Amino acid sequence: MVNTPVQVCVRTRPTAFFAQDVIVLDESKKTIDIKNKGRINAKQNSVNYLETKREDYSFKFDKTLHNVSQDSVFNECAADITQAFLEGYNGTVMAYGQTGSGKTYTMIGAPNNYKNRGLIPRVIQQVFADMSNYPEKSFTLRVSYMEIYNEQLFDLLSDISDAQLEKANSDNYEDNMVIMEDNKGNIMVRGLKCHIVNSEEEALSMLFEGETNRAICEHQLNKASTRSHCIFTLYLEARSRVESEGQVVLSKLNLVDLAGSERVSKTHSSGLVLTEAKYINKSLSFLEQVVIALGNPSREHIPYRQSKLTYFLKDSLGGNCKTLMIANIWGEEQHLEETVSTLKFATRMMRVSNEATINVHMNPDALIKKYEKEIKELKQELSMHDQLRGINQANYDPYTEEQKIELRREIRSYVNGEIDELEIKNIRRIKEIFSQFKLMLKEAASLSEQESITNASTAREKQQTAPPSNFAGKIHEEKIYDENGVGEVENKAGFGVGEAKPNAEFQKRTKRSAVPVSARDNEKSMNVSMSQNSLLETDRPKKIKMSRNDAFEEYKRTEGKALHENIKENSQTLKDKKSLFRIITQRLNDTKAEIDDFKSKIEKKQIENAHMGDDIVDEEELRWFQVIKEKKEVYKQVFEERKMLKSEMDYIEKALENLRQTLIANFQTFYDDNYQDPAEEQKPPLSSRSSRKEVEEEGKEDVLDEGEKFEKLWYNKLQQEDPESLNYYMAYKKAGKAKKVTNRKF
Ligand SMILES: Nc1ncnc2c1ncn2[C@@H]1O[C@H](COP(=O)(O)OP(=O)(O)OP(=O)(O)O)[C@@H](O)[C@H]1O
Repeated sequence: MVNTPVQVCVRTRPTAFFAQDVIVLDESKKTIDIKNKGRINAKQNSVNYLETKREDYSFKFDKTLHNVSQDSVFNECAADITQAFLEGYNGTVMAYGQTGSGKTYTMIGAPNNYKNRGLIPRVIQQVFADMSNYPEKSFTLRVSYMEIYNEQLFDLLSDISDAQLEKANSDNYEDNMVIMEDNKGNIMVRGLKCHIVNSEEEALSMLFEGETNRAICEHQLNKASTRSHCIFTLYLEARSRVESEGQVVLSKLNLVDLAGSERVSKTHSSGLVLTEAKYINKSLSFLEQVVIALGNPSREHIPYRQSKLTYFLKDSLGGNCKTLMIANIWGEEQHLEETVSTLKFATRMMRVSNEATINVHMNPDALIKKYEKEIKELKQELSMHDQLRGINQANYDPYTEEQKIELRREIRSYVNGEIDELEIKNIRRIKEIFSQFKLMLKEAASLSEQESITNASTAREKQQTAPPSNFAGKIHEEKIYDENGVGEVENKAGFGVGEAKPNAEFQKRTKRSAVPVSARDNEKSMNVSMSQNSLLETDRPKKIKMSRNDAFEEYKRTEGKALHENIKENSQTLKDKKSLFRIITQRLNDTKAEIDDFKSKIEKKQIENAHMGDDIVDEEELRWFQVIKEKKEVYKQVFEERKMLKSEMDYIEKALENLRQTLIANFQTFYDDNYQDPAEEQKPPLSSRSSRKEVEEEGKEDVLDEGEKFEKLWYNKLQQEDPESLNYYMAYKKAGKAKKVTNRKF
């Protein structure tokens, strides 16, 4: 773990009116001095001048870049972070400063101008160039592009519908995306799409597409880019091609163009612009609060959750990340106040320290392989031990299907009293007996339940879907095996055990039974002629068509019931705790109000006494002091109680999130095993789709029209003169074309 303070570089926007007498930059010393005192008298009447704070200031930063090229900004500031990102460190580069100071220019650059492209295109270019320097690694790169506007999150790389935009304009807008934190403190955004990019051109296309969407949204929402925070993120997954240890190195690089930091009063905003400015001011002032709190070692609580921006930047500020802030200033005299404010904020930012570490994770597939190998070796060792100790026939492999069927037959005989006991040979057998018992119980319970539900259904339905009416409790009568005794055709084993709920296993069976009997008979007779293994294979229940939503409801009633109940219980507990939390907070506020009340009484009394020349504390005052003391004690206790409750709530919230994720993951497996999405069937098979595309592509003859000829010429020229810029221009062109073709609705 490396302790890395946030790096801060100051960049000036070039201007012919640079206030050189007031702003003195020394690039070698990395300092900026604001010489204000000497000139203030001459500027007494200037509204824009630092009239309230007539002070000189001296600032020192990690770098000061005065009138430098885009190239230098990348090399001086962002190249290291890009390199670290490839090595597995998280990184964040953010541009901060007043409107017009050059934040967007720094991050994105001048549009359609390769030479003046900003940091993001340069980072992308560098990442792809450097990846090829690591032939021993395989990389997967993803990108996302998100905008935070008026505390709402927008995915700039997905289609945003009119309805969404309408909602975004209204008060009851709800984000589809949620900023979340995992148990290691990594921040992620649920609902934000991450797109795999395989080339520099693809990644640049994403950036340009996002930029176009940003402009369209801007127009539709009547907002200015200056009022939103935009975050382009690269996510890298690196695996070793040579070592099979299963390690995956994951890193992300946030490239942030923050909203303008000018003050509301200065912009003279009103209406929507004022609302936006307030949101920005709020989120930037929350950002400032976070930065101040991080700079104070005695502060325990850092108020990250106050705004979406600060929550999103949680792991970039005070977390596992290498962070760089570029403070953009516009060094004209009229912007001096904003310049000083930006430089002050930038200085505070330098006090923030992060702890960056390479993010190594284990690849589950490789881990499984490793464990499988270990298990195999342990089994071999165990059987050697058994042989040495004279224990024969010990087998540690899982039961085969045939062995399971045989065991079931034995269990059934045992339950029906045909044999007195089940032979216990080894742990493996005990375990399998239990597992078969469990299965049989479950099946029987489902059947019993289903029987009571379907009592009123038609006789024909009964014949097809329900087992014989005397089925319950008579295991020996079930027809699990075909005449030849091979293969478990339909898992009908079971006995009546009262009121258990139907489960997925049963659903599979009843739906399958809806296949006409003759068809099933045919199936059966075909199976009999096959080998045992293939018979078992082909006779597995077919997947049922059911929508995900319905299947999820079903899952919550059956297999996922315990988990679902657990979530419900925890949610209820959380709800209760939240109401208690509100009550306690109220109590805390009341106590605080009472203390304040007594304090102001004392103050009043002291003022009165002072007027009368009396500075002796009277009895009443003493009593009030006593009350304040007691109230403070109460306040302290309630405060502690509230704090504990809060941490309990946080814990439950985290646990709930884990439970929800487990529920979803388990459901996914359940769904994949048992169901098929009806909607998927309607899609043409992938192979036919791709072949159609191929045919279409083939159909295009190599005959160029005038426009295409020009493009080809242009392409060839670029390739000869500046080949490195090709990806940039191709992506830019494509983004423009895509917009025209898709005629997207915003
Ligand atoms: N270093 C620079 N060199 C040349 N032009 C620049 C530079 N910095 C800014 N500009 C120009 O200044 C103008 C404003 O810059 P830009 O839009 O990047 O500001 P901003 O801080 O992002 O403003 P906002 O907060 O409104 O988004 C643009 O026309 C941009 O091209």
